[in-house]
Amino acid sequence: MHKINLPLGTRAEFGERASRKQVLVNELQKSLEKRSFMKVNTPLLEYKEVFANFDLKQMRTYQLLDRNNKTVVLRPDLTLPIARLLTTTNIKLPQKLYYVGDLFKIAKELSGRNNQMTQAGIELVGYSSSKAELECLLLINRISRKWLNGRVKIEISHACFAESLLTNITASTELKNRIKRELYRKRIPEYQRAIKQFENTSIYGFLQKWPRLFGEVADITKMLEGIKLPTQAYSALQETVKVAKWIAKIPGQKVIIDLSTAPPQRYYTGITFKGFVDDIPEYLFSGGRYDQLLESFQAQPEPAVGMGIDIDLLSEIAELENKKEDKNYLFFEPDQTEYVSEWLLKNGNYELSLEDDLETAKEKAYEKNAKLFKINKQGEIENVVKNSSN
Ligand SMILES: N[C@@H](Cc1c[nH]c[nH+]1)C(=O)O
Repeated sequence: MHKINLPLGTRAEFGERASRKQVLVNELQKSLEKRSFMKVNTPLLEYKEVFANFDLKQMRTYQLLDRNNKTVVLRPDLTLPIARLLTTTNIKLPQKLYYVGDLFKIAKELSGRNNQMTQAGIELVGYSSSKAELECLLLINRISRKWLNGRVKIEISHACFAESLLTNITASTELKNRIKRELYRKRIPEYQRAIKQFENTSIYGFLQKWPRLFGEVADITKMLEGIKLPTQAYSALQETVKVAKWIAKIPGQKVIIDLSTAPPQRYYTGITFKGFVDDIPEYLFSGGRYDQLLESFQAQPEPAVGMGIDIDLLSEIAELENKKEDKNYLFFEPDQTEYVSEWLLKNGNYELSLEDDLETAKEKAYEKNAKLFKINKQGEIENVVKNSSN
């Protein structure tokens, strides 16, 4: 028979990879449930319009036609479907939500990336206080301490900083976009050319430093000493500094501010953040405030903050406790099912031995370092001691 391979960019998961993922997801869910987060599942398929404003960053969506020839897509993001859901149901707000699920983005060929990814995340909808940002950042810190030896570095930024600053100095959308583009790509000579026309204005000192506006709170404050920023950009900066200072108070938590980076998504309207580990270029965590998103689905605007967690990456690098539990095998005869069913119901740590005969069961148990039990004629459980001669 000829073998059929998987489509490009997909993979099957089994054994250790699959079970590590499951352990992480279980633990995360447990801790979120305890803190009254409400689980949300949305379908894998949505109408294309849901993602109209989603920045796919040179990737594409899988598109299909439904029965009425309407285009549906495999979701490339989980926040937009949740926003859609909130505007079409009467879930009471404020609400703390969480999700775990797969998303799909077609990466460039030969990029080596998977097109299907598992993401967990939280959405705090209806909360205007910066405490909602803190809730996300504290979760990042907990995950970092629990599974990553505290190695996660948090980068904080503000989605409105660049736009509000540039709006203050030029009315040209084209010029604003050009400056942002070169700044975000760190193409310094091109950036210098783009800002040249502001050479004789008071903002020029700032514009020159902008690509380097990246560092710890103290570095940023120092770099900006004596610089006067337009009011809105200044308040975005103040907010970023405020949140970064709160996070820096957590012992061992590294925080940097980056005001020269692009917001991770178009829907963010306030503080944004990412979490990285060591030199891995992909981020593990990404999120921020998105106060206008519900409005874009024809509902009231609602203050909201959320973040996503890359479960594939997390499960690759997490240091999970190796819980070595004692293995107990239960040997039985098929006509003893009444005892077997009782026993298994009450004793979660017994595994059925599926060997045909007791001798093979003993060997198997020995091989796996497990204790072997059997059910005797009276329906009682007894330990099978391996013959010393074997
Ligand atoms: N959906 C975002 C993460 C997020 C969740 N909530 C808000 N933001 C992402 O994929 O990057």
